[in-house]
Formats: sequence, C-alpha cells, structure tokens
Amino acid sequence: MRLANLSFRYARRAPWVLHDVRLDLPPGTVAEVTGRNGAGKSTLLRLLAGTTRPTRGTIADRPPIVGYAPEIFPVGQPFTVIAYLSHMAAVRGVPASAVTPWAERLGMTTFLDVPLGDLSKGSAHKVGLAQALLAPPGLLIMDEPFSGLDAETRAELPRIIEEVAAAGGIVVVSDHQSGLADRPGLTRLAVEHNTVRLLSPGEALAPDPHIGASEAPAADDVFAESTPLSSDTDAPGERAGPRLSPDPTDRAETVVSGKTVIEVLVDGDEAEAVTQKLRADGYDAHIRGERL
Ligand SMILES: Nc1ncnc2c1ncn2[C@@H]1O[C@H](COP(=O)(O)OP(=O)(O)OP(=O)(O)O)[C@@H](O)[C@H]1O
Repeated sequence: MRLANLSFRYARRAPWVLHDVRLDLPPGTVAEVTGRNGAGKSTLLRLLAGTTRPTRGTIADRPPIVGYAPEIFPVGQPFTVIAYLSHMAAVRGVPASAVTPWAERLGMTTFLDVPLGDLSKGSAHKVGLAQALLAPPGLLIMDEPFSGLDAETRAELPRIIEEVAAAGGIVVVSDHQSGLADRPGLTRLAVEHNTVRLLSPGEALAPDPHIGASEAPAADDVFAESTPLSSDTDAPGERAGPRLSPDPTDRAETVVSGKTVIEVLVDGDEAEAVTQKLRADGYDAHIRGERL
C-alpha cells in the first residue's frame, strides 16, 4: 500500500492537517503511529482506512478487506452486542459463527446480550476491535487499541496483530501507550509538522517546539509540560488523573552520554500513566521500580 503526495484538511480554507505524505506499507508491516495530541494520527488512520478521502494525493493498493477499529466505538445503535456483531459479520460476508472465537479471545462472552448503549467504555472498545477482525483483514487499523483494555485482552492483542501480519496483512496502530514497543521489526511512524516521518529504532519524537528547548528539555520544562496527564482537554489545571509531583525534591538530574536523565518519583499506581504521558510527549521514559 502506497501513499503518494497525500494531503488533507478538514475544510477548504482550513490549515493542512497532513501535507504531502509519502509512505510505503508493504504486506506484513506492523506500524505504530505516534505523535502529540492533535498531530493528526486519527486523521491519518481514517485516511488509511478509507473512511476519509484525501484532499490531494492518492492511496494505492489498499488491501480489499479493511478492519478499522476507531478510538471511540459509537454505541448509539439499537442492538445488543451479539446482534450487532452478527449483523456486521453478514455485512462482511462471513458467517455469524465468526463472532464466537473473537468474543472468546477478546473476553466478551459475558456481555454479548447487553445493548450497545449499556456497555462500559472498555467493553464498547472491545466490540469495536471485534467488528474490525470478523473478516480476516488485509489491512487492520486500530486507533489506540490498548486504551482501557483489561490485562488479559491487552496481552492478547499483540498475538492477534502477529497473526494478521503473518498472513501478509498490514497493521497500523495508533498508540500512546507503546503497547508494541518491544516488537522486533516494528515500523514506527511519527506524525509531526503536518507530515509522517519514519522513526529509526529508539528515536523519540522531535522535541515539542512549544517547550522551547533546542535539544534536551530542561528539567523545569519537563515538569511544566508533563504535569497534566489526561489527554481529554488542552487546558492545564482542568485535567484529571495522576500528576507528576512538582516537588523538586522528588526528582534527580544526571547527564549520561551527553543526554540529560531526569528521575521522577511517583507512586507505583501512577508510574504507568506517567511513563505513557512522557513517551507521548517525546521523552524516552522507562519505569524503574523501587520500594521506599
Ligand atoms: N472532524 C474534524 N473537523 C475539523 N477538524 C478536525 C476534525 N477532526 C480532527 N480535527 C483537527 O485535526 C487535527 C488532527 O486531529 P486528530 O484527531 O487527527 O489528531 P490526533 O493526533 O489523533 O490527536 P489525539 O492524540 O489527541 O487523539 C486537530 O487539529 C483536530 O482539531
């Protein structure tokens, strides 16, 4: 699948969200799309899936069967889970029996008879994943698939991705949580500055120009920029969720191989969320457990 000179904006005089994107995705590719909030990741995924048409440019050789799991699965439909998935199976030309194995793998068997509108966020998310997988996809696009999943399903997802790729499918995943970070051969794509860039292994996103740092950001900037951890709103101070401690005694700074290393002390419960947020902001963040 090839993207040539692909550009997109939401309205005629609106700014370009993506401009002149060129990208080759050969069969068997597993790609993780990263980028800051609002960079254009979901837009890119919708363009890849074909649910949004490019303003300019072309997408060639898109595999015929596309599975697309959006970030937020729309639950405003008057179906139970099983009725909805059976209907989707018929639409995709596969028998209704195709639903059962996915319901089992994704931990959905207990809520198959629940109306879509009554589902929890995580359960609705699973329905979104299941409908994308019902017919074996040649192109599987998942927007933040790890978000809100229970541990068992989180562990199952990389196996599902491998199966699709092993069958020659292309998998593109937008992922703030770096759920595939350890996968050998992972293609990492950064959406930044209105285009898409291939990241080399270990390479982080370019520093956020809003931070104002030329190379490594200063420690104070890390705290200033990393404090809000919810991605729901852009207004600092209104965000919910865990926060980095602003207490300067809770951090230590050293320089290793020319890079500034900043240690941040957080509660164990918050470590995962803090790490994910820092990664989303372009920092090479790792958890180091320590009992105090
Ligand atoms: N339907 C829409 N109409 C107009 N502008 C939109 C629409 N959807 C997204 N945008 C804008 O396009 C830009 C890219 O949005 P997009 O949702 O693709 O970013 P993202 O990288 O997926 O963000 P996030 O990480 O917060 O999910 C943003 O400036 C956003 O405000």
